[in-house]
Amino acid sequence: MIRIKDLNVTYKSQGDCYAALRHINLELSAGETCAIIGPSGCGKSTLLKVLAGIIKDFGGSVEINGQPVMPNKQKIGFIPQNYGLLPWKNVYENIRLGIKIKNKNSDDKETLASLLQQLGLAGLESRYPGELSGGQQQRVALARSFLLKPDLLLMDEPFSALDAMTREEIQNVFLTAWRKHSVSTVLVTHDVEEAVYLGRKIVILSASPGTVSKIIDNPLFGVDDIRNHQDFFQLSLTLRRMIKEDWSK
Ligand SMILES: Nc1ncnc2c1ncn2[C@@H]1O[C@H](COP(=O)(O)OP(=O)(O)OP(=O)(O)O)[C@@H](O)[C@H]1O
Repeated sequence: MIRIKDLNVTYKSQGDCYAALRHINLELSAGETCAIIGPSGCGKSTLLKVLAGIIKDFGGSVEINGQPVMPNKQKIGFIPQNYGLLPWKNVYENIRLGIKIKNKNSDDKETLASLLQQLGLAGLESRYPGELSGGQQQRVALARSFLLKPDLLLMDEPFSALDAMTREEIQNVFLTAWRKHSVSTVLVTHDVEEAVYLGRKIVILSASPGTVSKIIDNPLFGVDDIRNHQDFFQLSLTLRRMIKEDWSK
């Protein structure tokens, strides 16, 4: 369970204070997925960084399973916008980095091989990030997080660099992994359809400073083959209208 109570984040830059997030209240049950959607600069990445324990200076409280955020004790998988790969480590080493840091004895070679296959990375194991496309780097970052089987998975626009078909495939890889391990997940996206497909809860943030304008319980989450159903198009359309109305305020 994730509980965010009256979260406020202010950045200080060159003597000025800048409000990034205001009065954020949000609860996620264990194993739930939550898609965050909001205009550019409204504080989505800031929210993920608070949950990841990277930003520690904030007002209000943030708890993961009743405890404050403690990245050393909790297994938190974080895929930042720049993928967070180490340029001097190859694909194989980058993928194993998370489990290496968290649990030196764990070496799940079978899962790793299957992830390489599912994410279309087989054959690229010895390449370095600088020798990969943006989409390939993004898939390496996903493989690292999926292999870690975190208690909380945070993804900042995780599928943005992928072409439409690969994006759908990798979204399904995510859902399959999620069904198996029920990892609590918060993902930031600019894509309404992605929010409807992957978010059990959909949170719409207002323009900067970000506040929660709407929380939608998504009845279509997890329904088989939902992308081809009329209900999916209808909900996406409704959401798009809500967002347009909200962001034009
Ligand atoms: N380290 C920082 N110091 C000062 N201001 C910052 C810092 N990081 C972010 N900001 C500002 O805080 C606001 C929120 O930034 P954030 O990156 O969280 O937005 P976002 O919603 O993720 O944006 P985008 O959709 O464009 O990625 C922005 O106005 C940004 O300029």
